[in-house]
Amino acid sequence: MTNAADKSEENAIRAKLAPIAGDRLAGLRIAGGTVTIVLETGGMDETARGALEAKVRGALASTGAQLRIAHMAERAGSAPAKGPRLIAVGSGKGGVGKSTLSANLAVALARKGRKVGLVDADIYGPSQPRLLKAEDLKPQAKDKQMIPVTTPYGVKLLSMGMLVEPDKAIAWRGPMAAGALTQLIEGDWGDIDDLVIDLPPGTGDVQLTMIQKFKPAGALIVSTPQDLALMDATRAVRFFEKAEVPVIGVVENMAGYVCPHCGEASDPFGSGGAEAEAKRLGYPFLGRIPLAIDIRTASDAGTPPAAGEGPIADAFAQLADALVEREALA
Ligand SMILES: Nc1ncnc2c1ncn2[C@@H]1O[C@H](COP(=O)(O)OP(=O)(O)OP(=O)(O)O)[C@@H](O)[C@H]1O
Repeated sequence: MTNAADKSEENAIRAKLAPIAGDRLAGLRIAGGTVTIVLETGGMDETARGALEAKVRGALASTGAQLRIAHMAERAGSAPAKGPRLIAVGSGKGGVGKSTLSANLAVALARKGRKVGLVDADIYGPSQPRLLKAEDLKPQAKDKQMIPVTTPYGVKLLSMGMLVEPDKAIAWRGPMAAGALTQLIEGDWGDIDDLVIDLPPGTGDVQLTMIQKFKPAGALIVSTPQDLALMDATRAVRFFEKAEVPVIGVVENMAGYVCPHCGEASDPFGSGGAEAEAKRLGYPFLGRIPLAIDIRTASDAGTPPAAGEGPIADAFAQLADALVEREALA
């Protein structure tokens, strides 16, 4: 086929697609009998994307051409309404306190006057409803869009745990979890400044889908001081770098144990490891949260320490300051 023939075929296809795809048709290429179409589907949910693709296929069925359809999501609308900044909280592995940190960070940000939402994307153990005393709150839906619950700490919340029983969620395959996560992030968050996302631990499909689709303004990496956790944290840093999500910095959790009886501080997992690692990787070290029995008991009781007073609340407040001050994210 000549170029002129390609051009006229391209024009014919564009004319057919104009009433269906409008400005969502982001690219069209014809080569060797294959027509490649790029659809800009940012801000659309899974069903709407599927319906658009089906219409495009239907409109071109009579051409007999082989079709390849790709979706991309660059439109600003792919972020929640009015575009709060998305802060992803990640870790290379589970159990390092990522959920505890996300909850307390969200509360600390709210105490600074920010309007904050929190997405509990941890399919393997959605714990935010418990951490933020929201277990009895059920989200409503409006036109299939979920309306977050407002926790007693002023933080709005949507959790995977509100969509499915935790023991069932664990059997979800990647695409199902990614679809559910999209539903949470695209909830009706209203006018918020920050949307903190408590990611599932690790660097797998769900995390990848989420960051490719929503391009968070930044990622916070949580690590314990142990070598193994640090290796995993390094992997998480590399993962976000590859996805071009700016790494805001590294937070060390469970750093230094304060004995509840005598007040003596010790370092069961070593000390300063995360700070050294952050430095080595060239990212800010954002602070240290001690290993304290009070954090666990308060968290289990749904009273996040960041909502109280004292050195632990101060540590979370400092972390919130670092995020508020970070101009690049504003
Ligand atoms: N600084 C801390 N001091 C004491 N206990 C802590 C601290 N941080 C977290 N914990 C406790 O450690 C346990 C694991 O924390 P959390 O659920 O936040 O980790 P996680 O990284 O989100 O885990 P997962 O990703 O596997 O769900 C919880 O019981 C929590 O209360």
